[in-house]
Amino acid sequence: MSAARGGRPELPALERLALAVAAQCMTVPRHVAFIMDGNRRFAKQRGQRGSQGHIFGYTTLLRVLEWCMKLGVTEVTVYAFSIDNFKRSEEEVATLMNLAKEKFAEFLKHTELVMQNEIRVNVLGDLSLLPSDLREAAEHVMKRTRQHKRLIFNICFAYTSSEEIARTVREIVRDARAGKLDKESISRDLISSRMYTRGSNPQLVIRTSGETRLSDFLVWQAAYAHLHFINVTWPELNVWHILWAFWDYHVYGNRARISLSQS
Ligand SMILES: CC(C)=CCC/C(C)=C/CC/C(C)=C/COP(=O)(O)OP(=O)(O)O
Repeated sequence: MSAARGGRPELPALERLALAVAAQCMTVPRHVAFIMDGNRRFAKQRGQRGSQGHIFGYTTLLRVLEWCMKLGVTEVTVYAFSIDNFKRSEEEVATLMNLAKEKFAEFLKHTELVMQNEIRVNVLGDLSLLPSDLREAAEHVMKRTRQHKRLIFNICFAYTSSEEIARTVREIVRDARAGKLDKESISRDLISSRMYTRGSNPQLVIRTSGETRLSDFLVWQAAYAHLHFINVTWPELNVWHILWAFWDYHVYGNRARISLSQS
């Protein structure tokens, strides 16, 4: 453990080496998205409350960001709280809201991953659904990290893809009615640029816990993404799972991209 790293342990030498070799030898996706699934199952299997799983899940998230940076990824998007998650128990919703509020503030300490690595944090979703203190914390972290360039870190919170698409359509119709844009100019690129992700699509989407669905996450943006499913819960994810996912993308995702660019 190191105080300079905010208590985060150094990456073991073998992991550092494997990541460095992979970064040199593989076609690395620029933008990777994660569905961090299986937190509650992980906690319950260990006799703990399901909501405790999200605390373990947060530790995995920090590791994943470090691995991605070492691999040369420049944008990471995670599904942290869907609009449907508001239907979960009061205790679980409160745990996730408090965790997010605490971590958004912690991100801004100089020993933390975000500040040390110049990570730009975006919180994407319908922020009007959040309690005002969390919304303010989200807006503050976005403002304070806006100039950071090394990694874009999108946290989808109070997010679903269908809400994002509906919101985008509403905005476009409003602008067309107000004469701010010509109906004929409504194209795939224009719609993409109006999404929360502002035209950036992931090349690789990784979901843990064995489920093989998108669950209303980046449905528009993942149209051509390579999908990789891992049969362990999110807190159990390790660097070797990630390297395997990147290898899968290198071999199969890459092939899809080549055939797309030829068509
Ligand atoms: C500050 C910040 C960005 C925190 C993120 C913390 C984190 C990892 C959130 C994920 C929350 C979530 C609903 C996971 C899905 O697993 P699940 O609860 O559906 O698990 P299950 O499939 O076992 O029920």
